[in-house]
Amino acid sequence: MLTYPKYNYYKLLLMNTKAIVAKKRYGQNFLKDQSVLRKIVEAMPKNDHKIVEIGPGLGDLTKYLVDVKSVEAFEVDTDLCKLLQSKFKEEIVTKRLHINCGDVLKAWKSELIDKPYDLVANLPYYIATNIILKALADPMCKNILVMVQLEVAEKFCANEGEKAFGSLSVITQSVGDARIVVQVPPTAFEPPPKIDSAVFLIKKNRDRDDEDFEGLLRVAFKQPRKTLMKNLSQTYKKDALLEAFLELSLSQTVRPHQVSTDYYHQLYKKLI
Ligand SMILES: C[S@@+](CC[C@H](N)C(=O)[O-])C[C@H]1O[C@@H](n2cnc3c(N)ncnc32)[C@H](O)[C@@H]1O
Repeated sequence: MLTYPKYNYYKLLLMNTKAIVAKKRYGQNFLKDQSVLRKIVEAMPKNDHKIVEIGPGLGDLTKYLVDVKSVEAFEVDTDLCKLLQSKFKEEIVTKRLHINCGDVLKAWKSELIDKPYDLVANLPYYIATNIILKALADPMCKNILVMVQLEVAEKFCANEGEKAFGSLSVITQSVGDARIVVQVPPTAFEPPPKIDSAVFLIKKNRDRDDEDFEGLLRVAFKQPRKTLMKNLSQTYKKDALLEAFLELSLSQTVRPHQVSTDYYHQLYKKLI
């Protein structure tokens, strides 16, 4: 089994005779468990959208994806780009796969590509939350099926009243429905990460029209153990808050995780 290294590198992965170094700085934990790979493909929403894969790595998931859809891939590691270009020669020629070599965050304007797409990926964990938030805000992204660390997946999928319920859950519920597809142990990867992971699916089915809703959520969840009233009163006028809470029959002692997404939207409309 491959293990974490002393340096900035994992142990070498030998691809034929060419040595590929797995780089920790790019969050490279390669998913090797075929049953998990198959579960990801089975959970893909049935539609004619393109697939965007961020971080194809050694191409294990890509191999499954190009069998069912055409794929637009973004990979930052130039060594892996070269490897993928040689491994998927035929798919590239027949236009089932296009590889963009570079940092996906630099390529991402408000839309990542100009066609409707589903994001399917085993994400680099160090930027996973940032990528998912961008995908949630991208009007061309229709569904998100990604592997991240379990704790992060739980935050995106939590319901009101649950411990993990926070601004990520509210932002997600504002545009769609989320569920965990499968929990994945470290042994499914090479090298194994230190934490458990999970694949989750967000089906986007609603549009957002509230520009600074995230601003309200940042304030609302700033100190999760304090009351919602206390958090919001750091930014909003007390009179306006008292009136809004009264109109919505919200208790002044309610904590941020106990308030539903719908109430957050109603509060937002009353406070802007
Ligand atoms: C967790 S690995 C997943 C690899 C492969 N998909 C798999 O399942 O085995 C994350 C991948 O994302 C790539 N990556 C990291 N940062 C990136 C970035 N900013 N833009 C594009 N790809 C990135 C890494 O090089 C790596 O290939």
